[in-house]
Amino acid sequence: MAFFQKLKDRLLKSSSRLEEGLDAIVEEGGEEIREEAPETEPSETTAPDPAPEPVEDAAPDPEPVQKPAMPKPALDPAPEPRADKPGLLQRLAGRAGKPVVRRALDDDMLEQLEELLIASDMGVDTALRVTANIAEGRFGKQLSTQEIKRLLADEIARVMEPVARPLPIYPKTPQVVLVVGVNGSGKTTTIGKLASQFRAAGKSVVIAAGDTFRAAAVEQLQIWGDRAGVPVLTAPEGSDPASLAFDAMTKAQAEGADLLLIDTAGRLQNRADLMEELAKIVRVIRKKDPEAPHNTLLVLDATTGQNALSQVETFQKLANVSGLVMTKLDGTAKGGVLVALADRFGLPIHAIGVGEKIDDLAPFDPEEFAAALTGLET
Ligand SMILES: Nc1nc2c(ncn2[C@@H]2O[C@H](COP(=O)(O)OP(=O)(O)OP(=O)(O)O)[C@@H](O)[C@H]2O)c(=O)[nH]1
Repeated sequence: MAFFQKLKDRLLKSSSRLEEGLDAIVEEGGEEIREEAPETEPSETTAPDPAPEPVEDAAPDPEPVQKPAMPKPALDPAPEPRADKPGLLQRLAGRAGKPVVRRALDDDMLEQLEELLIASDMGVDTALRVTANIAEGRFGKQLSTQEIKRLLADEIARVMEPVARPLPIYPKTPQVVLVVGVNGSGKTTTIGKLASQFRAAGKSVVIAAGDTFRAAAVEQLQIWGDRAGVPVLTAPEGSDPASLAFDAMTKAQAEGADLLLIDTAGRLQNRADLMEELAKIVRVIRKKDPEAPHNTLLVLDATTGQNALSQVETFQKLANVSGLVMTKLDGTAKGGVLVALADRFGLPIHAIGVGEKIDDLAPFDPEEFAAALTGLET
């Protein structure tokens, strides 16, 4: 669970934004209820209700029904012991049970929830779908922040589960992985991290520095190659990347390498050129292996938020994207975009980057991600 803690710590900006928002929503229309039992069990936290009112839309819901707290008369001579608000002195003296704020789920609350999710870069469609699923069968129920976090985390994990797929490793070698993405998205860093992990798993790896137009990009890749203990093939500045890819393919085959990772340029300013460049790389490596590239990884920067969605659309037109890596999830408040991506494109998310160090790349785990994003204590 060490990585989970790291992810949680680093996703702090995303989760704290969601967490603060959820707290505010529940507190705004909620009521403080003193509870003896753990708040994760809603059925035990309800004030005793001598005359329960049937909850209209609760029939299809197999979960225990959470009844709305009964409105209390302003001057109640015999207050119910568990639903009253403890006074400050009482609380300071520690005589009161743990107060938990609960709010009945209604249209206003759902609208606020939708807005919060949209603000966390989940996108309008996904936010509406997630909140609709949360609301189903729970209208009128009294929910605490912790319960909403749990419901939200479960929904997010459900959306993400089908896309959480590690990079597949095939028996036929060399497996060619073409890495695409806009400049600065984290391609070089991700290639370095992947190379290091494959090496650690006993695979032999070759890297091709296919962004031949930028000397700095090639230097960076060489540094990462050194760190990972993996050879990096380079070509003179401005030379044809397809020719370098061909040489790298020849070397990888001759050396019996397990994997060939090909970096590419990310200049979206001239899409026609970039498309032609990527197409040429693919044509050339297919002369050596008609099935290559076996994976086309699109690297996306989480800090770009909703822009990541249009990058997927663009790169799907430029190359046959087979999976995603989302970088820079540490230190962004836009982690929700991953949910929108999963919901909209259904492309596998192979890994996530949560830092600049070589081991800061992890397989994508939907439940851990959902818990970290919502700030749910597990
Ligand atoms: N915090 C954080 N920074 C990252 C992560 N991945 C990459 N970076 C940083 O993002 C910056 C750009 O990363 P690169 O790997 O150079 O990106 P690139 O797509 O290869 O960019 P070009 O070389 O310009 O094409 C670097 O400063 C990296 O250290 C991550 O997961 N978290």
